[in-house]
Amino acid sequence: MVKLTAKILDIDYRGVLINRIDARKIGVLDGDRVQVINENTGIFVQAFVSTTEKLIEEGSVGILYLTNKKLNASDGDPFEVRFADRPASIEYIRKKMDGGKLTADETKAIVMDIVDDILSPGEISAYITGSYIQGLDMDEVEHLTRAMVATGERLNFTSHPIVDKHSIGGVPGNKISLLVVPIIAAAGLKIPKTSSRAITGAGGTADLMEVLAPVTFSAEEVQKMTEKAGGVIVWGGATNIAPADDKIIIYEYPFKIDARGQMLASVMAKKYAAGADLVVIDIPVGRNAKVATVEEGRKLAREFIDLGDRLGMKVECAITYGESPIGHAIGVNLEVREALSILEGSEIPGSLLQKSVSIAGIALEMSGKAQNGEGPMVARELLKNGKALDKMRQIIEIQGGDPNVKAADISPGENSFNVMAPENGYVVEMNNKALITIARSAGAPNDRGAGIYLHKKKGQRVEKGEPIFTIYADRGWRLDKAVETARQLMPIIVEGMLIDRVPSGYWRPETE
Ligand SMILES: O=P(O)(O)OC[C@H]1O[C@H](OP(=O)(O)O)[C@H](O)[C@@H]1O
Ligand SMILES: O=c1cc[nH]c(=O)[nH]1
Repeated sequence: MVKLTAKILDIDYRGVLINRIDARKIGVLDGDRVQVINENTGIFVQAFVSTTEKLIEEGSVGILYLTNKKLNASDGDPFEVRFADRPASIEYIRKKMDGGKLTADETKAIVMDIVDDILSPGEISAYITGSYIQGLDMDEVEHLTRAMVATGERLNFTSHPIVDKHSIGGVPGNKISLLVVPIIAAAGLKIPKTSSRAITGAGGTADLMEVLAPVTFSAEEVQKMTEKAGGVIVWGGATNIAPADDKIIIYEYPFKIDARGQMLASVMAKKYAAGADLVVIDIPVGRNAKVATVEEGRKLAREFIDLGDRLGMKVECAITYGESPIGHAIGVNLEVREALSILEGSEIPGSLLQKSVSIAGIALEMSGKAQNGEGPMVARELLKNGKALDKMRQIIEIQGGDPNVKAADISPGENSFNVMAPENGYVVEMNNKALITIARSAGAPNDRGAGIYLHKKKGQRVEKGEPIFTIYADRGWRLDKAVETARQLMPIIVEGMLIDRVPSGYWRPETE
């Protein structure tokens, strides 16, 4: 153990920086863990060590911004720094990697260490990979869900029912929450909607809503805003509602994976912690979606319902068409513009309108706001009479955005490229995964203007030379990259089109 003086570093990451001489005295190398204890306040955390010769002088400890969020220390505070052992959760992660079944206590230890930043990115990735490959059974999924809820805050509404919806994602252009939430709230129900950012896609609901208003709130603020406006659309990662969720998702994002057990827990932990009684889950099914067949979709639906039963929530699942994108727009600004246009009264695109009223309709029927079979009609009426738009404006305003924003105010990126039909024919194939890869190449979801606008959908006729889709990007070099990706992936196939030409290679015509 050594005594060091704090130097707060404005680096948006976790850990501590220690001079190599002090590191030797403590007995740690780069990547080891130390316990750092603020002698003024008694607050302590575990942190990863990086060593330096010059950046931090002997006698000081550099504390990175995210680690200091917990310590709340100031420059000059006296610290005790000592070697820390590897946490037991690493052994449990190893157990999962070897195919073992995790108990409730083991799962809780892993989740606590994720939340407290005790596990490194590599260790969290190992946990995700182990669960992805070995799977979690329903008991393990329940343990994970409960642990994710127990390590954060919960909303506690005095009046019920609390309604919620969630999509498992995996289908591009799935901006329906921007419609479903205001429809449900306009019916007089409460819906405290927390969403993730993109996981496998080109824009999650939290990314989309952020175009219209801030999405970063405390759990207490989420509850207060919901009580006033009937609904909110916020980023779960900022709320301290199931705080492990986002810390897991950031390691899934680069691989575009969503491990089944973690997905069930991620979705249901957010619903449970938000105090939901009635939940609708959207399960898009399609060859390039997260769930490939209707049969698999039904199996997942039964798991969501079972998990809901275990936690005391009534869950209904909608198996939805996930073979092609929802609507025409993929990517943050393009999707927000499309969703707002439906709230403003447009009936196009029909797939977006249809899906939104179907999902909202299930929630309205579950809560008794519509007779059985009439939910979609009631939802459509709330769109037609402008009540859903008014409610959305109220939600935007209460979250601190401009309630007068219109679809026409939101523009895609200024760099664009039209991909033309190579032949006359019908669009016979749309590859969701390829479309997402192209949109991400263009900069989505971080660059809000990046994305794809589909002029034609599956089954539609297209003439040679007509644009099938347009790629948008905020930066020129991103557009070039996305166009190159599109050339390689060919996400849309028109009937009769030449997909590839394979040269003969070695064969030569025989000559005399
Ligand atoms: O990026 P992929 O994996 O497609 O999906 C992730 C999206 O799906 C869910 O949508 P919602 O919150 O129900 O609207 C998540 O919250 C997230 O926004
Ligand atoms: O919120 C979500 C949605 C899909 N998958 C997840 O893991 N979490």
